[in-house]
Amino acid sequence: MNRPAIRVENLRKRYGDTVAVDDLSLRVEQGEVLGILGTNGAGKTTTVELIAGLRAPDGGRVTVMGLDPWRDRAAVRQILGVQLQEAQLHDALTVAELVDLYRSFYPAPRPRDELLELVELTKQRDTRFSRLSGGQAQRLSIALALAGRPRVVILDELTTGLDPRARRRMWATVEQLTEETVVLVSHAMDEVERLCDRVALVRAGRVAALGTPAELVRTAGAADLDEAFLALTGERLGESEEEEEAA
Ligand SMILES: Nc1ncnc2c1ncn2[C@@H]1O[C@H](COP(=O)(O)OP(=O)(O)OP(=O)(O)O)[C@@H](O)[C@H]1O
Repeated sequence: MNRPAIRVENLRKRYGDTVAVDDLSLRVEQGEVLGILGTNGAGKTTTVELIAGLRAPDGGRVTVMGLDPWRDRAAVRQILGVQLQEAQLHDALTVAELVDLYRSFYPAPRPRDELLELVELTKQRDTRFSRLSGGQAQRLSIALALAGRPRVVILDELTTGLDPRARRRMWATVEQLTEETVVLVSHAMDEVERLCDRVALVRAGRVAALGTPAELVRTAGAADLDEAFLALTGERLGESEEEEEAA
């Protein structure tokens, strides 16, 4: 079997008294799209930040294509592209300028026109970042994550807050990433069902179950992935803490 693209073993991270990631283990095979699905606060973002080398773990181990993302940060940055929630970008720069800025970080970047076409922003090339719609800004953040031809791409909550049409366009963009290994953080069941080969159900900083959507449904003896999530994690997806508080 090929070396996995990402190996996470017994990973731990806490913030003060809050345990965000608690003994989390998983493997992502090369070329697959792995979904990380969980309710608010389950530890998804912390997990991908640890995989990306943006934080140091308190315990356990992560490798990305055999490299340690914290110790070998410079090398990992060359093979990993990250799109994080609510990227902060310079408002006054245009789409083309931002794409060129990110391309300048890499020795053999993807051509600018190819990136713009991939995320359907060719017409917005001269539009300033501050004037983009939510969906356009999200698509730009994917283009920036792909600028260096990464072999591994992390996409965090890429469609949260978008309208149905913008979500479908975003999915079409992700479906074009056939060469790359993709980790997709989500709390939307329809999204992971459509895009992911396998899904890790994360609860309280641990992987509660991992498999293809069909395997998870079968294991849980459920009718669909929504029901499987409830059976395997004891939580209902889509009910955020805020929604529960409001109810
Ligand atoms: N920088 C931080 N400082 C303190 N606590 C944090 C920090 N980041 C996250 N946490 C806490 O760690 C836990 C896991 O958060 P994390 O953002 O990883 O979860 P998540 O599954 O990505 O949630 P969401 O879907 O809301 O983004 C939560 O209890 C959160 O409040």
